Amino acid sequence: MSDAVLHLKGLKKSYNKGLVNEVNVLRGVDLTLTSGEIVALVAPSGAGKSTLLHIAGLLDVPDAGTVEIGGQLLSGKSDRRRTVSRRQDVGFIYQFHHLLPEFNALENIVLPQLANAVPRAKAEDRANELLQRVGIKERAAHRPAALSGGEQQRVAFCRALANSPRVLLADEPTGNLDPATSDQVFATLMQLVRETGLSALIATHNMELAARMDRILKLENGVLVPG
Ligand SMILES: Nc1ncnc2c1ncn2[C@@H]1O[C@H](COP(=O)(O)OP(=O)(O)OP(=O)(O)O)[C@@H](O)[C@H]1O
Repeated sequence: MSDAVLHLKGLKKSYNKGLVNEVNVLRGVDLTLTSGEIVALVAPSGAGKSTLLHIAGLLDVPDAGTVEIGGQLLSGKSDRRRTVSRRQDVGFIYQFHHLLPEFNALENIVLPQLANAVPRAKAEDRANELLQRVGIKERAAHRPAALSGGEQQRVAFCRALANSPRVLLADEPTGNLDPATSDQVFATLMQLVRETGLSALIATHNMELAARMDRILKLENGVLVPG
């Protein structure tokens, strides 16, 4: 498909291979994420959601199958090549913000850009613009500990999008928030993703949130099925 941004084909992954406790987590996962598409990934705990997100985001390698981002075949490439691609093309959001505690909100969004050789002034402009878009520009100089849970996640969204990735991968991005905050913060995330035209795969247990995405895929018995 010509506008495929993320293309996963025949992904397989097992742990403890050859041992009595071998577990075949992915048994042939196929997924094509097209430009601007937002897909919900729904999976019971332990079904392999993190394993799938880590392989799709080039943090882990499959036992079999391929990962293409933007038409580039990246599975099987060197660690260095995959790291470069991950930094440029993939944004991650986790359930817990994982912001660096000793840096303020702005710096947490600037740092991944410096790692990509973006000049500091440009990186700061981008960070301020993103903070403005998620509605917390006035919190730029606050460290994570001085932010609310919802604000921390908004900063984490900005950090994930700082390098204008092609693909956003999120693992329960509002799972750590109370229902009302989760709802607001999720709306902010959806708006941000839509405005940037990103393609996103967002894991959630929350079927109400899943229903707000373009389509739902369930990870069942190691394969993806329409939800
Ligand atoms: N490094 C590993 N070694 C052995 N088994 C593993 C390893 N990583 C994951 N597993 C097992 O693989 C299965 C899938 O794990 P994974 O973390 O992908 O699930 P998950 O769907 O993300 O779960 P949760 O929603 O609870 O985080 C689980 O049974 C887990 O115990």
